[in-house]
Amino acid sequence: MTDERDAIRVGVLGARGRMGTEVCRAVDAAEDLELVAMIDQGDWLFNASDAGAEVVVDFTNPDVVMDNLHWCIDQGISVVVGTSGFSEQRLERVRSWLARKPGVGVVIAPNFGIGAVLMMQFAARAARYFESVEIIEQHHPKKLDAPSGTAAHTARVIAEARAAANLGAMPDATKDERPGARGAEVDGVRVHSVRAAGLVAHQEVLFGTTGETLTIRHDSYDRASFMPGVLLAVRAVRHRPGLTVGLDALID
Ligand SMILES: NC(=O)C1=CN([C@@H]2O[C@H](COP(=O)(O)OP(=O)(O)OC[C@H]3O[C@@H](n4cnc5c(N)ncnc54)[C@H](OP(=O)(O)O)[C@@H]3O)[C@@H](O)[C@H]2O)C=CC1
Ligand SMILES: O=C(O)C1=N[C@H](C(=O)O)C[C@H](O)C1
Repeated sequence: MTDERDAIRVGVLGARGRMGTEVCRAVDAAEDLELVAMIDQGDWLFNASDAGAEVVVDFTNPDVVMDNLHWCIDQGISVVVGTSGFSEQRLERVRSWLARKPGVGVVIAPNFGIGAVLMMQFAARAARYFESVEIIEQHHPKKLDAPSGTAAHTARVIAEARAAANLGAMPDATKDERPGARGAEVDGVRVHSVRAAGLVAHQEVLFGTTGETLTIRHDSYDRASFMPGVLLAVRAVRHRPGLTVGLDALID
């Protein structure tokens, strides 16, 4: 049994949200973790530092996550971030804040589902072999942002793999297009966002070349699917100073 004094003290931001509620439950159930602060809209961030949080988990929204992160890093608190909306410019800002706090770790993961991490890895591996690729992401209708962070990250790793393989533009003769019909272009990859009641979080990556297609699909049917990844990051983040993007380095 873990002595209470050895348990990692964890605060959760967005604690009353869909993910936050699940994270609080998972942290509470883990013997080696202690839930010391549950913070949501309108609550004081200092509740986390006053409670002695060593790690803060953020599942809020893209409009507020940067301020939360900046505050935690300033306080010397390591952070696990699931909130979406991280562009390369945002990641660079986080790196610059961390440069002034060398002991602090931040893990930002576009998706904590182990299957989703593998889907992105498989997509990156397949990318060099196919002329065409498009991403179809499907989510619950309460999601605030489109395309999803997972789709944006997948597009980024596919674009990197295509560039490394010297693949040119994808074939597409479309001349006459209603706005949005061909999806959003993210790093040169078309992303189609579906929102429908009953969905949780789903993504297909559709590759095509002469005479064949390859579809890589991942489905999260329940937010419990994200919890092993979140807890893995909570346990690891204090031992990984600086910024870690994605769970890849942690699951290996
Ligand atoms: N990386 C991953 O694996 C996953 C990432 N996500 C991402 O996590 C984020 C949250 O998703 P979800 O839980 O569905 O969203 P919810 O809207 O259910 O939860 C967000 C919560 O944060 C609260 N909140 C808003 N502003 C603040 C603030 N400044 N401080 C503290 N709390 C605040 C909200 O309050 P109010 O409602 O009053 O605004 C709400 O309770 C999204 O960006 C989503 O894309 C989701 C699932 C998995
Ligand atoms: O809002 C969600 O629900 C999810 N958000 C993340 C994203 O934007 O990719 C992760 C997962 O898809 C669920």
